[in-house]
Amino acid sequence: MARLKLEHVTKRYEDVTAVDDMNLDIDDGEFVCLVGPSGCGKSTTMEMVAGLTTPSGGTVTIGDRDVTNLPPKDRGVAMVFQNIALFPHMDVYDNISFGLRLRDYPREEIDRRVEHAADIVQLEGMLDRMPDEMSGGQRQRVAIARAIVREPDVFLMDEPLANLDAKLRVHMRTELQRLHKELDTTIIYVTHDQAEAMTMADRIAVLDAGKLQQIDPPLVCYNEPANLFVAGFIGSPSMNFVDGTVTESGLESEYFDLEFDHAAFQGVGVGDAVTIGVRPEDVYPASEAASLASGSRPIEVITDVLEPMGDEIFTYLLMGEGETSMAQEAATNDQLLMSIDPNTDITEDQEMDVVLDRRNVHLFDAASGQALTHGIVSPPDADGAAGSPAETDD
Ligand SMILES: Nc1ncnc2c1ncn2[C@@H]1O[C@H](COP(=O)(O)OP(=O)(O)OP(=O)(O)O)[C@@H](O)[C@H]1O
Repeated sequence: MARLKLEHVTKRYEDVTAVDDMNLDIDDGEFVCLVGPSGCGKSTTMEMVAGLTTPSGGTVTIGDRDVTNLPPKDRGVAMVFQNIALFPHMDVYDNISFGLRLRDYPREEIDRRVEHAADIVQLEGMLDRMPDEMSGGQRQRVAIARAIVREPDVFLMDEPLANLDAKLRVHMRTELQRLHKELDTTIIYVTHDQAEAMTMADRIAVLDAGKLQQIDPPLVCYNEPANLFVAGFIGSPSMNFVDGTVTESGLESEYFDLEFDHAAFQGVGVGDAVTIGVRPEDVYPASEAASLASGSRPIEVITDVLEPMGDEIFTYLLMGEGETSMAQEAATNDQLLMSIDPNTDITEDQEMDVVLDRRNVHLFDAASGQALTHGIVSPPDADGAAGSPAETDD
């Protein structure tokens, strides 16, 4: 295992900058997930670490070695890809040991490593099976074992579970966490699956258009997104975003106001255009969360589409003359998405008042998209004491 550093790493392809001045400092034994929309540069980043693509600029360091110009085989990294390419005519033992045999490792050493790897991925007893006698999950474990026997300093995994069905993915997720714990090795893992990133990663690196937007533990990315991009990307369904303006008494938007002392936040001034961000689980029916309503006029809404999900109901709320938009799309200025308890008595086309949990209301600079604050405190209460965060009713 080893520390991995990318310093000012850039990759240009003619008119595309696939990776733009990337700085990453990944600790020994850390599990980092790279996430971001299609084409944001995740695979290119991995390829530059693996040595499959040469950076246009910057340096890649593994441990204390500058590997920027080393061939893949000398870097001490092993990759596991989405498309498992096992040799169909070889049994599991031969598949796992292929790379070692190619390098003429002594037989006893090969046996020792294969047994150890098979033990870790729980394939003992299956070493003489052929690939077509195994399930998709078992084949993926063979691919992982093939990486383990190389005893790499760094594992690179590019959507290794993408081709597996939903149930198997969840199972393999647990296996990978166990693997990480046992090997105590550095893992860089690309995924499109937020649940994978949230549950497995020590830190999530969020990329957009080749640029690193934020690298932080999963809950920090979720609760304290650095900017509008991260706020909209992390979390499903997405955060609600509403345009607003800072006023003397707080902020106003087309359909609601929130009172707060803007002087409490650096970089926020009267007249500033802001984007108000609030997650669906921080929107409550006013009747259920009376204490949250203090200091803010309830928002009058009409319920639109309801999506019962089993453990919650996603409820699309129209503010003012809001028009129905596609369900699951990020909410617009006229629409709020609320996630509520499945036992709540609610119907479509119902008029109701909702309130926001201001402790979890985010403000972003509308122009730059940078976060200004996460959570806005209550206004002074009747006694003039500084307000403390409101208590929820639940
Ligand atoms: N060999 C190449 N030649 C030209 N452009 C490339 C090449 N490889 C990647 N790109 C471009 O670089 C950008 C980043 O691609 P990359 O494959 O790293 O994205 P990604 O985040 O892994 O995407 P996905 O999630 O779809 O796999 C894209 O715009 C892509 O079209």
